[in-house]
Amino acid sequence: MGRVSDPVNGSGETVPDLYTGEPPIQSAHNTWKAVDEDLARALGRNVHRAWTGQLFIQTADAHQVTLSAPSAFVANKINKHYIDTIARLWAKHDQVDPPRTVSIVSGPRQAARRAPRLDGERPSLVGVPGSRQTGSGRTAPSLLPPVSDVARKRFTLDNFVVGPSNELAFAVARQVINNPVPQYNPIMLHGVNGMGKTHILHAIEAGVKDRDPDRRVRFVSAEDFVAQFVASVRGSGREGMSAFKASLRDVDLLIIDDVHFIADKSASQEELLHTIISLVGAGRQILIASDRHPDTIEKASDRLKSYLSSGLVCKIGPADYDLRLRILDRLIARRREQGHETLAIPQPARDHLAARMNVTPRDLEGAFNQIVAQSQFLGTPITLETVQETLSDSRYMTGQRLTVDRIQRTVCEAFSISLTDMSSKRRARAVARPRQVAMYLSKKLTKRSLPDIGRRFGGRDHTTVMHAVKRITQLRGDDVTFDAQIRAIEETLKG
Ligand SMILES: Nc1ncnc2c1ncn2[C@@H]1O[C@H](COP(=O)(O)OP(=O)(O)OP(=O)(O)O)[C@@H](O)[C@H]1O
Repeated sequence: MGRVSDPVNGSGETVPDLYTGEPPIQSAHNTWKAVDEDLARALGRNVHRAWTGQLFIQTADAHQVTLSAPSAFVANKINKHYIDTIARLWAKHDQVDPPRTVSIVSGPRQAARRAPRLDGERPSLVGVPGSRQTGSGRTAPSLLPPVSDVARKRFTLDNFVVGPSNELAFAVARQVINNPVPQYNPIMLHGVNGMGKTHILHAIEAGVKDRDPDRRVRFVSAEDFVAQFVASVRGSGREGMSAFKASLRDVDLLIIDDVHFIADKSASQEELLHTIISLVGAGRQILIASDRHPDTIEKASDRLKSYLSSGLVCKIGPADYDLRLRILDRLIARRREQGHETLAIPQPARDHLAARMNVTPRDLEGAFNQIVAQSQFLGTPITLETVQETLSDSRYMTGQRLTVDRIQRTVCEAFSISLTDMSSKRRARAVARPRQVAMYLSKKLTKRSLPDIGRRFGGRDHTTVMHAVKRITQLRGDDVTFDAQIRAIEETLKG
């Protein structure tokens, strides 16, 4: 396990996390403990011991955590190969909302001390949600339930705001909760990151358990599925494998999140396929989420794709302005319930937030947290001007996230082709036309030059991109149906 360093935040900051009420360094240690365990599973104990297991927490504040490696060599290796996994796991476990960003640096190891005890020597947390008074009169954070319980309480159907883009998913969730006999099986939920898939899945899990405690529910991320599968293949012989299979199949409802993660792992894919076949055959519900339509999960076998699409495929689309506004209202209400009763965001500031943050509910939440934190810590009111100032930070600017890659993925999803087709030499109309659409949109919606765009489509010449732009412009003028289709894609991209 990774070591813990001096529990004092490097910057001396002792501002508590808004969400957990814990000082940043303490919650960073708690999060790291869970991440560290997952890392060992995901990467294998040997790799973990050799690299990521050497990391220790150097500094942490409400927004960022710095992990330190004992040498530049180890830090480089981790930054090159394992940073994505660490960031993903950190986002999964962090009790701070939105999750803090993680960076890896190298530095001399500090004397490894234990994280501070929960019962004393803590900075004052007066007025922070989740804090409590100790017998000595000192304020200490409440003993929090494990993060998964926190998530479960938060990700309920009551907290899910419904609009045209997610009403089907919401209806499906209620149907699964209320009806133990599968109507559609498997159910596949897809939508780009941050749209609320995990929220719905947790809500279903909690809803089913509440309604019928005897219904056996298992929630597993695809990452854990792979880790447990690999461990059972490597480690514990036939018994281990049977236990693994039983843990997934002796259930009434199996929920698997982020299934695209499995795509390039052929043995895990095969196991997933058999799990689906077995559960569907036994009349048990299986619910799967992915960031893309099953047909566009690259490297997934045709058989797996066809099984994933064989029940109900349900998309969560981008939230429109009205939905974003209502999500914002829900966030404000939740904060007030958590004890921040004086929280006030004037309507023009709300409108501005909802109008500008047309990316995903997660981005909206991130901006909201940032604005509230700033106002709380600086003791200043939230106004249209402070919101405008925060949103002028490039991270929150609309359109900055419109990358060629995102355009390609969205177009692939719209036309049900694979991402590799975007750069392939295939000239069949079914592939060439979407490719031209993606080139056209890249030119129209990003600041990339024609040669640059061409390079991102399998090294094509700028004249090919020019031709695509002309062709699609012409087709939009000639064919209203095609024009409407492109407009819909643009709207998806702009939110
Ligand atoms: N309709 C909604 N109402 C309220 N909150 C929402 C809604 N949609 C998303 N959110 C919130 O946005 C955040 C991101 O949602 P979630 O993690 O479920 O996205 P996701 O689609 O699973 O993303 P990823 O693919 O990255 O895992 C969560 O905090 C969730 O509660």
